[in-house]
Amino acid sequence: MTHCVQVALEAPFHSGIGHLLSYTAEQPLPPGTLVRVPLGSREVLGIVWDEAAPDDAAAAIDAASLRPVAQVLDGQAPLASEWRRLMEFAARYYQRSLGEVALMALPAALQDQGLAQWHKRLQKIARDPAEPAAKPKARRRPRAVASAEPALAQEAAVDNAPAERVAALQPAPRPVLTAQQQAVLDALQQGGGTYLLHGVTGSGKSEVYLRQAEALLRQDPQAQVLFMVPEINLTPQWQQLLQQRFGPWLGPDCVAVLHSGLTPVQRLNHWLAVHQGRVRLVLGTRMAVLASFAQLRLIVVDEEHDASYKQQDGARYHARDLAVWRGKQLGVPVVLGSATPSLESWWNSRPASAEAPAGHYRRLSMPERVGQGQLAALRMVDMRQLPRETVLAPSLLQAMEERLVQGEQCMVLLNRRGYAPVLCCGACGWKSDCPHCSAHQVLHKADRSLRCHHCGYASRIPRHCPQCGSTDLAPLGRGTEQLEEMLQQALDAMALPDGRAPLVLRIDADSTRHKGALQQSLAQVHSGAVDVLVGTQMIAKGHDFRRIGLVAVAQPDGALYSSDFRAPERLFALLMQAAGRAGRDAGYMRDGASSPELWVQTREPGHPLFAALARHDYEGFACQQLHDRQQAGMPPFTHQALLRADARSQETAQAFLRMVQQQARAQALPGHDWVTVYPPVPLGVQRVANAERAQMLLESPSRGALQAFLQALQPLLQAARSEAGRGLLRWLVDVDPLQI
Ligand SMILES: Nc1ncnc2c1ncn2[C@@H]1O[C@H](COP(=O)(O)OP(=O)(O)OP(=O)(O)O)[C@@H](O)[C@H]1O
Ligand SMILES: [Zn+2]
Repeated sequence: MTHCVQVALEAPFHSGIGHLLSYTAEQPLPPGTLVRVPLGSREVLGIVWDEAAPDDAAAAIDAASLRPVAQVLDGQAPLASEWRRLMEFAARYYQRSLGEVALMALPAALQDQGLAQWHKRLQKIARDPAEPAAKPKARRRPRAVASAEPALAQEAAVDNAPAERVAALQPAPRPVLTAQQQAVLDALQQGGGTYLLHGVTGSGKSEVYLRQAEALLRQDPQAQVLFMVPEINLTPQWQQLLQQRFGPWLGPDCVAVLHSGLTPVQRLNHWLAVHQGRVRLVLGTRMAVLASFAQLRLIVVDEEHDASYKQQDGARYHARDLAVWRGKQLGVPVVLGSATPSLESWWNSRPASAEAPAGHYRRLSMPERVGQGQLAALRMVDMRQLPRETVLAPSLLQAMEERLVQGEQCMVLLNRRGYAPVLCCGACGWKSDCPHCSAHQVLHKADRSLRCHHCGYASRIPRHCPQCGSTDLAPLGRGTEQLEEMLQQALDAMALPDGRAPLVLRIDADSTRHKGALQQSLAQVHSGAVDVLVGTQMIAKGHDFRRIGLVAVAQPDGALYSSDFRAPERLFALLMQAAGRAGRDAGYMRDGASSPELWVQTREPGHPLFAALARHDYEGFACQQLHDRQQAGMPPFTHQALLRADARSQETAQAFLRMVQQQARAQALPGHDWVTVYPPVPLGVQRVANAERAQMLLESPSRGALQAFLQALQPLLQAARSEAGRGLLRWLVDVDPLQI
């Protein structure tokens, strides 16, 4: 008998195949089964989805006109209903097609797994279930097999470094919990729900997560725990922590990792290990929230405030928000942790007051550092008192030298990579503009290039001005490369107690591009080989550096003048996080008989943000910001979405948005009474890769109304697109945008 099945395939709304497609199958296929199906002349991966409602048009399709499913990737449990509901929610909420979101959530290597390959993979895992992520053996794979399956050759790299594997088997001593850690753990015993753990930097939030995870893993021998971190660069530290704590009990390969730094085959193996429930600890970046779990019992979102949890292209989902949704659906606890929570989470965890009922998250606090460690004292440098071209104030350099002599480390942050943001001609005023973007090409001295950070366009540094031929070319402004060079020069004359000059190391996206480079650099910092660490915000958060006594922020002022209403929140968090890297080891600081400091160079020393920072007063700052946001009718008191259009010309982009706006008004879309649509404006960086970009802000006090409006807008956008003609390149919707 022939059965009709609904299949989700990778297809964006824009392509017109937004919904499920019907196929026939020889046997009934449970929802969640992976299949390969014909699509046009190709064969693609799909997921059998739940029966459509009987009144759905799809159900009326004549089975004779349908094509059959080509292959069924059987042999393992189908993707669970819980996972399918999550995909449906994410697709609906972020205004994408179900197939696109569901297929994006699967490892890309699944796309080209034929049936034979698939069965071979499953057999291999079945033979060796002790190896959760099915790894090391690949190294000695016979040639014939390796060439039959070329992707597998990379598999060896999935292995943990041997030293880590050995370390994982040495039981790490568990610290005695502090009273506030114990109190938080007691509160977490209440079970399901969303918790906001507000703990100052160095208060030992990680230990709380570990204990909570351990308790759940011991209660339920099948339970799985998901740990999320905002950036790949935080995964090595966490992986080590988890392996040390749980390795002696659960084996050296007890942690699956899910992030974009894995090879396709590694990702597939780790994903399968999680899906099959073979691995009980899962560590990952935002994409991990979309994984399929056998028995998920706890989700930890560390540094929950971090903007990296928001995907910035395709389906623009927020991993923290999906984690909260998923936890709620499963009835399992979600712990959001931060020293500087997002204002959304802070508001959602408010206690009941005269003005508003309590939020639906429970707030838990850890106001003290472990071991009486002090928080960094703020030292402001008024840059108006110094010559304009000053990069680092002499008083700061001197303070750094004093620290270095005592064996402490220093960290200097500058949120701009490269050597200089622009190259200029002194004779004619030419600037290194990117030919494809409304931005400058950044000067990179290390590889002697000019590079656009928006489109990636790179060229060699010219010897002569391309406009007038003059050789009077000079960099303008400073980036981390130049700061590193200057600091090394300034400190070269100095001798440390052991006689050598201080070593300056830079960590940013450029210095860590090669595989393993970041881990190596971080190890150098932890071992004490590095004396001064220079970097972008990449190093400001989450790292448990032990010997840093002084942190300096070179140029924070840009954010004070930004038009983005979230800029102060981001700057405050960055400065608090940066300060949090100093003085983390009270014992170490006491030996040096000094207390940790955060130095900030600014031309606005009177700004209230710095006053709150000096008091370490997150609560005061948050309260003030929330008050301002409420007055101005901004999130979290309203809900926003951006509608963006990219076109050959700014005029086309804006005309498209205006047309949509007019039609939405004319048709009185659902929810329109509650939604304000602002006029289209160009983006801050207007042109990128030859596309002119414009956006339109949609705002509503009601999330439901905004969602209904966006839903109804989809067909209108499709229609308007065909009217807009060739000049329009694409449009996209960003729900709960973080950058406006
Ligand atoms: N109960 C404890 N006794 C002794 N040391 C502890 C205890 N709990 C945590 N620590 C140590 O304190 C240090 C800081 O803890 P942790 O890294 O968890 O801080 P955090 O709250 O996550 O800070 P941040 O927000 O800066 O990431 C770690 O080195 C950790 O090993
Ligand atoms: Zn460019």
